[in-house]
Amino acid sequence: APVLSVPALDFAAGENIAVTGASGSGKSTFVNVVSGLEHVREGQVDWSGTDLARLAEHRRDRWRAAHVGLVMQDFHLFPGLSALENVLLPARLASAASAAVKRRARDLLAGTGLDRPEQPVETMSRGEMQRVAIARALVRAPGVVIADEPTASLDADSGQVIADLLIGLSGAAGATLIVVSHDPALISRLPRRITLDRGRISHDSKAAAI
Ligand SMILES: Nc1ncnc2c1ncn2[C@@H]1O[C@H](COP(=O)(O)OP(=O)(O)OP(=O)(O)O)[C@@H](O)[C@H]1O
Repeated sequence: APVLSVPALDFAAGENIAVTGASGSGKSTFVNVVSGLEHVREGQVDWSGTDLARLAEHRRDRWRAAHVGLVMQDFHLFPGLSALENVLLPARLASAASAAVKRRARDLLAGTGLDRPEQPVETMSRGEMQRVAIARALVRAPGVVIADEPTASLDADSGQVIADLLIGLSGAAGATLIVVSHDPALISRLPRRITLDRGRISHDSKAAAI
């Protein structure tokens, strides 16, 4: 059986979605497929007319860098670089660190409540590291923000800050927000909930409401 089998699924622009499911249900595969990290064997992954299934890997990578902000459980920050440098690094690698992006990086960091953009990330708390990761995810104003267990390694207070920032900053940017999570406090704040079970969608609150 395929790891993931989804006959049809649509997201509205700007929608906020929680994806839940037991360990091994396919959540990571789902994240990898919708973000273009992993290729689908059959079907389409269509984002506003761009079908990721038809793009070669290097074009998928370029598309993802421009259109998807990723926030992972373990932050994926670069030690030795400051908060600001971490926020700007992916844009720099894509030759997209314009003056506007640099301004936006500072504004986003300030918006997360971090007041020392020059602080090396390895000296930060886990909650602060995740704020940097959120600022980085949003710096190129992506159409979609995808977070994989963004609060899993944080205490409840930090988790709430991260939920506020993810939802608030994605909403302000008009981005669609997809969050894979087991965290009831975070899930309860996302209006649409999708449950995966053995690679299939076993529940979709939107479909259920129709
Ligand atoms: N490339 C692959 N080839 C074969 N099996 C795979 C592959 N990728 C994932 N799987 C299997 O598919 C199932 C779903 O994996 P996936 O990592 O998406 O689950 P998950 O819901 O994210 O789990 P967890 O919450 O434990 O991380 C697992 O049983 C996994 O072993």
